[in-house]
Amino acid sequence: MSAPFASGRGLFITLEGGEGVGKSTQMRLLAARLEARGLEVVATREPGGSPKAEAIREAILSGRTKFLGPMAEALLFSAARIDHLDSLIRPALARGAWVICDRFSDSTTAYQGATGEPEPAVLRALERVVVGGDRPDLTLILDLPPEVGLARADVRRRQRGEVTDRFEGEAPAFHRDLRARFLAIAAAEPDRCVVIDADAPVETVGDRIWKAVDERLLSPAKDGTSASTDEDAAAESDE
Ligand SMILES: Nc1ncnc2c1ncn2[C@@H]1O[C@H](COP(=O)(O)OP(=O)(O)O)[C@@H](O)[C@H]1O
Ligand SMILES: Cc1cn([C@H]2C[C@H](O)[C@@H](COP(=O)(O)OP(=O)(O)O)O2)c(=O)[nH]c1=O
Repeated sequence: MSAPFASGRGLFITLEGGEGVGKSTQMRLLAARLEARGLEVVATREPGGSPKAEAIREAILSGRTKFLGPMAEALLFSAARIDHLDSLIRPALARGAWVICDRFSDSTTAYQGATGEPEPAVLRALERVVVGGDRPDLTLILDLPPEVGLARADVRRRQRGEVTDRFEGEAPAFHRDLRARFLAIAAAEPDRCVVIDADAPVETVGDRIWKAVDERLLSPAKDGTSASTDEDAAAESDE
């Protein structure tokens, strides 16, 4: 099958949500499904995604930059995003690849918003300057009760022998606030965002995501052809 958007700019999809909602798991599944369509897919993550941004990630998530305060940390997330956009995301989109990113600027809005600083107007200004016209074409907000996501993240950490990172250790009220903030972003921008109920087995969540991607990006193909297959229709009717 020919790629639906073989010529021109690729499309930009972001996965967002609180801790342990399943973003990286679903990014792998979505990338495989898109690649099976003959699309070039670049799967990446934030903070990080480029060598310089990964160095900033390590500094922030280890907690070593916490003493700088929330404004400086917001600027560090932004600095990492500038390099990630310039060195990976923009070139990939320009050559026609689809980019899927595990977290992006909505995480700044939600997480730094939840810490209370910097104020929302500053966060919006930062997003305008850093992201400019390269906002995602589709944002999938994976929604899950925070206690379920934190329990999943805990299992993953034990399996990998990792330590709790910067935000997982915040109080339950912080994680509830975070969930509300992601849902508020989705409500404010329904054209860009789709809320995915992530409280289900991996395959079910994957089918929900695929349905959203198909409806928003593949079926209304810009070249006038539908990219749906009988196999996809069967997967959807199983839900
Ligand atoms: N739908 C699901 N049901 C149960 N466990 C899941 C599901 N999706 C992911 N997991 C597991 O939960 C943990 C966190 O998933 P992950 O994809 O790493 O989340 P995130 O990237 O959002 O932090 C992993 O151990 C993963 O295997
Ligand atoms: C991209 C981004 C992430 N974060 C936070 C969210 C996560 O707690 C952490 C990223 O760590 P990560 O281990 O990638 O978390 P997860 O597995 O849940 O995706 O950084 C921000 O606070 N602001 C941001 O702009």
